[in-house]
Amino acid sequence: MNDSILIKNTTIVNEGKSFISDVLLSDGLIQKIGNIEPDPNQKVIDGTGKHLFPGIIDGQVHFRDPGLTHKGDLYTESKAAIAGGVTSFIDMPNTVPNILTVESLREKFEIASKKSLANYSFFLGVNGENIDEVIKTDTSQFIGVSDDGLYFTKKGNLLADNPETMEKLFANCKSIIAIHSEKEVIVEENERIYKEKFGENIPAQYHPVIRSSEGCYEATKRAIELAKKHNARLHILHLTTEAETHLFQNDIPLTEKKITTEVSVHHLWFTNKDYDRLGMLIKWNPAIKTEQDKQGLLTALVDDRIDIVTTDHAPHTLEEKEQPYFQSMSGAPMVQHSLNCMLEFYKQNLISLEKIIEKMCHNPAILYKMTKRGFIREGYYADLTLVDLNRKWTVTKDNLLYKCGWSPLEGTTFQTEIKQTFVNGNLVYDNGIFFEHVKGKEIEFG
Ligand SMILES: O=C1C[C@@H](C(=O)O)NC(=O)N1
Repeated sequence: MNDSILIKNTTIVNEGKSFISDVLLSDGLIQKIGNIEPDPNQKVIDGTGKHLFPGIIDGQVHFRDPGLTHKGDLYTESKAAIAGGVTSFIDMPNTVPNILTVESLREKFEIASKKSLANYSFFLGVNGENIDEVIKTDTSQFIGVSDDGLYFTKKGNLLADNPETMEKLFANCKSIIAIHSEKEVIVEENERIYKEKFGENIPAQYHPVIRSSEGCYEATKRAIELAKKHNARLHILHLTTEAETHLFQNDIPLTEKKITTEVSVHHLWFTNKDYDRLGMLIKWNPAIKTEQDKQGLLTALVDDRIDIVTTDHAPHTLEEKEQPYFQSMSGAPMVQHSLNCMLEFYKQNLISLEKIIEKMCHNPAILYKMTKRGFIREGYYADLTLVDLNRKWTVTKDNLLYKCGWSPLEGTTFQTEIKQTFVNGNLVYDNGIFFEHVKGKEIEFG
């Protein structure tokens, strides 16, 4: 038996089309797509009745390695990702230490090469202190710069609240600038008002009132103005309001866009009505907002004002979540179920399969200029996931792979199941069984 794998008779979903074909994987790559006769030395997987997608590329995760590994690490969370059909991810810099230098970034790559089952890359963080270094840094072989939850004053302000640093960054940075777009001064004023009313025990329902739509809109509008002024390359992370979607264009191809954005799955899935049931478990920053916002985000995703879907996978332990408002940590794990969630929208006729694949596979690869990933094409890395679109199962504690051991989706029944996941031509996940001997690779760009 050689290392090649033949997937027979599967429905390939790729580049706007769905068609039945065979796919041959060997030497890490997709060798051939078409009618292929099996060779006795090959492993053959029957894809009849199943759909083959390019592996999902999640452009925003927090796998907590190094330093916060009691919540999750590059092994546990990449394993959960693989079970969800995710073959590549980009991890955020708010670890311990924060990833603010190329040296600490290289250490993270080193950890990932030993632990990650999926392909990986990392954002370099920017704040008021390292900005001069960042501006000089060649970021062509990792992901630009990010201010996702990176705090640089004692008060915890985001980059969006420091006009001088913002101006300097936008005027000088050649990389993609990815911004967590909320205006902390607005948030802080709201915190003051609701603390006066409720003391420490502000109900979770007030989270979107405190981390308000206005705070998001003002920060996003300002970042876009700055990007236009300096002709900078801006990406707004996890958009949450319908109002903000109108700040983005859909009349130019993604390859030509200077300003892009994303939506995270939980902002498409939950609304403020869910705080009654789930409380602090769905406390995220930016906050889950209204039904109208959720509908607006989905509309903007389908009509191409929003370019990609991410998870912002952000595990915390249950103890860290189940605290009074100010102590309860924001964020929740999502990476194992992002494709299942999106496929539920397909089942409800809200989005096509081809559009889901565009937003979760093709566009992240285009947006970040990844080499030979994100598409089912001959000569590309064989990152693939085989999915049964007609199989019901329910999320329970027993089938979660997160180190934190909980999910806001527990009790949810999905109608689709991820059967197999292939990373660089290797079958890594097969119906609940993992083959972990081969690790993921560093994503290349160019
Ligand atoms: O942007 C972020 C960061 C994340 C985290 O916990 O790291 N949690 C969040 O809710 N939003």
